[in-house]
Amino acid sequence: MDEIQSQSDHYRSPSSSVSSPANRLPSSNFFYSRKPGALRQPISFEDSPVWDETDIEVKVDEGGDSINAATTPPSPSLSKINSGSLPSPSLIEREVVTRKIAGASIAWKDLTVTIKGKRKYSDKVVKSSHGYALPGTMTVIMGPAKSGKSTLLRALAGRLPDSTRMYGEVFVNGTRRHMPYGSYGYVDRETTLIGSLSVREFLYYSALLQLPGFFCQRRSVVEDAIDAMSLGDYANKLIGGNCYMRGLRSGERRRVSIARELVMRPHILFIDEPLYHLDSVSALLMMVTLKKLATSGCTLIFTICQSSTEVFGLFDRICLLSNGKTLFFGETLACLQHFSNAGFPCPIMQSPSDHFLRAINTEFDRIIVMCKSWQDNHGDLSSVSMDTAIAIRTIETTYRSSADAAAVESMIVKLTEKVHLSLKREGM
Ligand SMILES: Nc1ncnc2c1ncn2[C@@H]1O[C@H](COP(=O)(O)OP(=O)(O)OP(=O)(O)O)[C@@H](O)[C@H]1O
Repeated sequence: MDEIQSQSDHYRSPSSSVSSPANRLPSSNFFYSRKPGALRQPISFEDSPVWDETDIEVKVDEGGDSINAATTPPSPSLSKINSGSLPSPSLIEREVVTRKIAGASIAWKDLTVTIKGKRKYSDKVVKSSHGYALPGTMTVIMGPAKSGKSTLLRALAGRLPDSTRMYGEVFVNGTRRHMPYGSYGYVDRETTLIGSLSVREFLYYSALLQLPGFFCQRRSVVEDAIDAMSLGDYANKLIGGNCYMRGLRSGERRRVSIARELVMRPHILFIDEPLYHLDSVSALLMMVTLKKLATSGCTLIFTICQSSTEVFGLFDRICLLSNGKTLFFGETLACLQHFSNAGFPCPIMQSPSDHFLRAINTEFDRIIVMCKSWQDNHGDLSSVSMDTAIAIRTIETTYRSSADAAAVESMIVKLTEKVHLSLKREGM
């Protein structure tokens, strides 16, 4: 394997020294040597989010939960970094700074999204949704296909397309302002990566494009992102592979696309289907990595279709959607209790997420009818012995009159009545 690696390095080196985009990069003072008048002012540090001194704790890395930021080693040359000829930073003996991320709270109430249908903006994709997400936690939006998960996520991130309209309110740290550039990250379901670059090069390019500042500063944010997404082992690997070695697997690629957003050190990270196309091991690794990121302070909100029991146990809060309606919002354990109260206890040996989705996905009715004769001979296929439409109504009514719904209301009031720390405006 080492031999293949060195062969591939050898294979890459001639081109990387001559024609690789890395070597066509301008020097690090590029931002200060534009033509007079091309830009009124050079891009300054004010364009990148900065962190209060209080956000940073210095300690030796002991594999803790926070993102680890390397203190800057003597600045190596740009071409060395980009050609991957430097030893991996994990191999460099270094003092480590543990960086806490300043997360932000987000709360939404009566959020409705309509799309342009036959009649103008009449189709409601999200209906009167409410909920919140707190710093240092993972909040998951779950539901069957086409239930409005991605639309809700986009609405919270302020990324709805023009063909939609949003009603209701979204508060970030208690205010209704738009989130400034750089204060949040959004990872789409499918992202495009540059296959001819290594992971480190790719993230470094993203940092160059997104973050003005000195070379060494950009380098440290790249190393933070690599550590946060557990990409250390792949940092010098080509994303798309070459004739000697295969490229990154889908789980690794997904983590690279999340790392690209982390380069901005966002307060809130929105991810559409982080487990899209991942096998169960990659899914668990992804979730453990995201949990680690959340415990460092970042607010994580993502959508998910379904999950294994282990993965489900990592979530803090769940927003369960069916056909745009919120059937439950609250802590994951409380959701189990809620289904039980509504008359749908989760059977032993069944994943909670499978059970929830079984109860609220109308598609199952068709499957049950299709398998009717087979089912008679092989026992009951379904853990819910009720028409799904009726089950949905029961779960929704139970939720509306529950203490969970009242607790969410009062938490939203608490989060919106007091203006908390404002987001860093420097990123605007
Ligand atoms: N911009 C849009 N224009 C037209 N229809 C839209 C638009 N956005 C969403 N929809 C429709 O709204 C419904 C919900 O879509 P959304 O992508 O939010 O669901 P989802 O729960 O994320 O589903 P999936 O997991 O299958 O992607 C779908 O029927 C979709 O076709």
